[in-house]
Amino acid sequence: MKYEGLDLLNNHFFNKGTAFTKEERKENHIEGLLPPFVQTLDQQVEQAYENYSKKATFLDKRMYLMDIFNENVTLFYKLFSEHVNEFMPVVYDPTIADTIENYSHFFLDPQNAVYLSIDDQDELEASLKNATKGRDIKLIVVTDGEGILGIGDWGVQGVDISVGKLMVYTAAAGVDPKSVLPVVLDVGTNNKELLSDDLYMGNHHQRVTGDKYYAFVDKFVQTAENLFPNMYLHFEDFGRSNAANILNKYKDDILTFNDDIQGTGIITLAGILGALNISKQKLTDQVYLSFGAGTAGAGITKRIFDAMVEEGLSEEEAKKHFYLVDKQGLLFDDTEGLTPEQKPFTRQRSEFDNADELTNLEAVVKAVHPTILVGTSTQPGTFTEPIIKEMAAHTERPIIFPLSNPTKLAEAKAEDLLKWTDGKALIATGIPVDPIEYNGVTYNIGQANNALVYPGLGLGSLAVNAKVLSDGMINKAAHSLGGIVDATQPGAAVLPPVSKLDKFSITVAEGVAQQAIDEKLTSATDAKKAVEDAKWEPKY
Ligand SMILES: NC(=O)c1ccc[n+]([C@@H]2O[C@H](COP(=O)([O-])OP(=O)(O)OC[C@H]3O[C@@H](n4cnc5c(N)ncnc54)[C@H](O)[C@@H]3O)[C@@H](O)[C@H]2O)c1
Ligand SMILES: O=C(O)C[C@H](O)C(=O)O
Ligand SMILES: [Mn+2]
Repeated sequence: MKYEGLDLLNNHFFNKGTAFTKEERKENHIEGLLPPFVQTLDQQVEQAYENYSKKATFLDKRMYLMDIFNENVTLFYKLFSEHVNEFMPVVYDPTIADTIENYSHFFLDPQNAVYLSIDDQDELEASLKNATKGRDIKLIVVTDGEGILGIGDWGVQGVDISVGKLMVYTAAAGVDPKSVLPVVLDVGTNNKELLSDDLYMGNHHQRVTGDKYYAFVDKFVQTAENLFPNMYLHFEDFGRSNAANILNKYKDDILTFNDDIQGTGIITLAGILGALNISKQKLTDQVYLSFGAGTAGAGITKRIFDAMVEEGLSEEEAKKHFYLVDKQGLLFDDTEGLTPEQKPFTRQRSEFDNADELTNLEAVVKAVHPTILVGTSTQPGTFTEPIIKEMAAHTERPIIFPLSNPTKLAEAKAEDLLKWTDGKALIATGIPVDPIEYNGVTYNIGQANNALVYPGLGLGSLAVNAKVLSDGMINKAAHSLGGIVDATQPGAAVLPPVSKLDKFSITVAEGVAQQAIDEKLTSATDAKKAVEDAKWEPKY
């Protein structure tokens, strides 16, 4: 499609702003609509960064960046790519949590998102077409807003997680921003604060559940698949009772990915492998404790379990290495309210003399002596000093990952974990943490956030047009992050730094693409070339 005049200046995919040359201004009938001096993209970046730096808070900085995105996508991504480390916490988690909580009050621009209402299902197809006119959509991030990070149900306001995740896909892996679509399924909300807010922009009713809900999700999936064949469909922040059901329903037929289950599983396995590389221990010798065994917790557990089986343990042997703790305490086979994903990893009461006392994390840590403790509980401060000291008393290098997001929900602060273990803990957090000085050593803290892997995984799968996302491709992604950190350095991080996100996303993409080729899930033959060809770059 060819745009000119104000239509061109108002189209953020094609707008170059002050970088339109004299000839382009004439040709497109925008002469006189911009100041005469023609800027380069680098000058625009310099100017925008200067303004960005003057904003006082992360929220102000994010809003400023969103204005740039809304005006000029190329400039936004060039700027982002030059300041990845600095911008990640502003564009994405944790600042995105504030914009989601206040979406209806801050509302500025839909940012290319499509809002699909369960009350207007006859408009669904037209809405998808309206949102994408003339664009070839390859990648959708969809949420229903029920389980946003650890902050719960934010209804239609959850759309910002779809917007933010897609921005990271492009900044990290170079997915073409014209080929992506953020989607929110508005099925209502159970958030009382939103329901009683006149300015709330979503459907003012309780969530629709059960068959009606699943039929709506299916209508969306089938319509999107029809309109955009071979797209990569990324599900984000669905509620605990739906996330795994939806993934299981579609994963064998279409190119589908659940970030909270699979993405988090990959990055946590990668972090654990990085930690074991530092401690020189074996995965199959570890005792794993999942605290908060919901969507992410159970997804991670399954991934670590699969890795133990790949390393030679029988399924029966591998299961003995896992303990799940949720609201009920240690999960036993007779515990009420188990989810299907928890059931394979429950224990028997007969294994313990004091089974009835194992109702809290501290008692369980005392009883099972975990060597790995992963928190996805949404409960801040629950990795307390006595618990961590008890854990450290029974293992040389405790692996401790407080992964709950955003910052205010983390199970512990990295600094405290180092202090309580005298620098022995091998740590990764869900949100970025600055390096920590402790006893003369600088500790770099890895960020176990799925953002470190989902961009590469998506680009790799799309580059070769893979039929489905296989376990092999997922496993390959987890093993692609090794070897980047120098494990011999004191205070080395368990994962590579976010500052290298763009580089290692390509490593992940190439590995995943190669795996798809090896598994005959594509007709492509050259993984490296396919990834190179698929990669978009911000330039005029
Ligand atoms: N770092 C990452 O990449 C990443 C990825 C996904 C999720 N997360 C974080 O993990 C957290 C959980 O997300 P989710 O999607 O799995 O949510 P979820 O609701 O599916 O799971 C949370 C689980 O914690 C349990 N829980 C609640 N209170 C508890 C308590 N007091 N003690 C023990 N367990 C308790 C819940 O019963 C539930 O099973 C969120 O904070 C999210 O931000 C991080
Ligand atoms: O969004 C994030 O920062 C990671 C993860 O998907 C989450 O739900 O917390
Ligand atoms: Mn998520």
